[in-house]
Amino acid sequence: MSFRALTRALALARSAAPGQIAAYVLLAVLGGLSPLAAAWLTKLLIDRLAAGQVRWLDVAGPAAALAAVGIAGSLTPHAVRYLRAESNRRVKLLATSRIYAAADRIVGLRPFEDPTFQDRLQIARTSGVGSPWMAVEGGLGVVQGAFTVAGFAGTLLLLGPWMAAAVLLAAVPAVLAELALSRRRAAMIAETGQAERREIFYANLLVNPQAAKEVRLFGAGPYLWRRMAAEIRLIHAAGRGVDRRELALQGTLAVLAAVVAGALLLAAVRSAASGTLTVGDVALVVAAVAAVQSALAGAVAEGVSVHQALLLFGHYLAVVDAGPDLPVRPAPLPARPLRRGLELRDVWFRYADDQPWVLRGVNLVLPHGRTTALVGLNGAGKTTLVKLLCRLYDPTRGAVLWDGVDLRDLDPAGLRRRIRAVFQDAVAYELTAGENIGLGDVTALSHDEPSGRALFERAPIEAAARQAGVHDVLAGLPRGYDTMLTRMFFSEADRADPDTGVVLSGGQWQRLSIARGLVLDRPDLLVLDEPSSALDAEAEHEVHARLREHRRGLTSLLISHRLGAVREADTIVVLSDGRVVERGGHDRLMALGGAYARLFDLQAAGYRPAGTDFARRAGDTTEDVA
Ligand SMILES: Nc1ncnc2c1ncn2[C@@H]1O[C@H](COP(=O)(O)OP(=O)(O)OP(=O)(O)O)[C@@H](O)[C@H]1O
Repeated sequence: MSFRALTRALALARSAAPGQIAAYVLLAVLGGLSPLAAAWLTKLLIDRLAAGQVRWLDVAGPAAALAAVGIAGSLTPHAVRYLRAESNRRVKLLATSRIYAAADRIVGLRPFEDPTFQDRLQIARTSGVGSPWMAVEGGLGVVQGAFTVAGFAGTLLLLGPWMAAAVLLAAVPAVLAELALSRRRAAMIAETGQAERREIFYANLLVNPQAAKEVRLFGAGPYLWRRMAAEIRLIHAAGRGVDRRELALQGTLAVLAAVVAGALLLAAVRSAASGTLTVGDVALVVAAVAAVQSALAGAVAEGVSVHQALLLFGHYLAVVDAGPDLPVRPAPLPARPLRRGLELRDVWFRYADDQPWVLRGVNLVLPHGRTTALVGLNGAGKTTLVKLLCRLYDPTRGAVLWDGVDLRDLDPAGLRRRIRAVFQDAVAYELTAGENIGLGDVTALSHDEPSGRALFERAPIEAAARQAGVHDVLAGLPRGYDTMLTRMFFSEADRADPDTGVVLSGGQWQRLSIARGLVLDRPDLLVLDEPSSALDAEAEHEVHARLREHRRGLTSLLISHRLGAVREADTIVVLSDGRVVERGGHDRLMALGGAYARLFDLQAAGYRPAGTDFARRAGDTTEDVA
């Protein structure tokens, strides 16, 4: 636990709920003082009443004050409970928003694929966000406990300094042991982070509607459930280990405390027998030792909870303070509208140092206003290349240039506003149809805060849906573009009629994701990665015809295994094993008779009647004709 973590936690709490926390602390202190005030007022009242010849005015004040203390004392716990809950809510909201804002600042994909980062994120968002409030509450508990200890230890000090020293010294091992335990508990939470994520993963698979059909058909439920139970057992075993240590340690410490209390009692009795202490002193020693020990134990427990909270808060800080995952210049250049084109210059890329090269010295130009098609076998590196173009990763060697400027010198957010992509694994958002398309241009989206209802600009969204050939389907849904594309959630408007949630077919979803890619009017670069893999033949033909029209004059990159769809591209680039092996127009590549021609003929053969031969082309080489 560092002092820095403590100050950061308290600062976060203060900025989330300054008024509530101030009121909470004030009431907690007043609540602590009220028994004392009541005792003093009672004494005053009794003294005045006992003095005889009592005037009403002399006793009215203390009596009214005593009544006020009583009323305040009965209200305070309720107000404290409310303030605690409200402050906790506000602090958690701020801490949680900061963590997701930090995650959103991550420029690339690498941290999201890093299990260590995911573990840290898991701890930060489950335990870390509660830490600031625990620091406030626990800190207050420590201070309260310290005052109680000081008060009773002072009493013991008057009776015999050695008594106070003995009680306080006996607490030292307890403090050290509890701190070690809390460190162990925090480490255990960190170590089981991955098991917790796996448990959630299996649990989701078991109830997720997407997985449900396979899980049922394959009878995979018991297997997944057993694996989930194994993860839970792993987490429990770790927790049990710490609990057992705690049991042994706290048992020993309890015995130690009892021995110290017993020894002090014997010593006090002995002193009383020899006349050094009075019988009343002995009673006071017994009460004071018990009070100091219990207040110390309470203060230590509070301190330890703060300690553990701050250890976990360290993970939170590591996430929110993380430096950029990809280097961004202090004053990045704005991404200007594309004029000449994009270029990959001798680009080498691998996902990690211990993994094989995915791209090996790729040189490629995507000229402005032209369509470039990228083809190649599974795993050739096509999607990886797209990720580099969008700067989701940086090349390991070489550079990607935007009109000659290295992407690393550009403002990443500005760059991405100029690029739109339809990914082959596009996300099906469990939102309304309008939002699903509008997410392609968030400026077209807003939402009504109290009702949570999504609002969007219809014109661009409907225009994009028309382009993707999905407008009629969406307009015909029960609530048109406001229909939720899920049966899992329903919108406010649908609350009374949950049946209005709709599940689209795979091809309809694909058209919708195409619409999402097209909603931004004229991006500088449009990437279409397998945009028609789920479409029927007629739809594919129609969508490609529309996309061809849409791409006219746009800089675009089209990736498709359906070679009929790419033949119209200005340039076709064949990627094989991370290298560009062929490039040129369809006719040129067919005449070359290389990899492209072989793949094209193979596909074409599938559409010919059985037995029909097709013209074999000379050679089957993968000669680079670039
Ligand atoms: N996030 C990742 N981490 C590690 N390796 C990856 C990652 N993504 C892809 N790869 C590997 O990189 C290689 C290229 O993958 P990529 O997805 O770019 O191929 P592709 O040409 O798009 O294939 P497909 O036609 O099947 O979509 C593959 O060997 C794949 O296993």
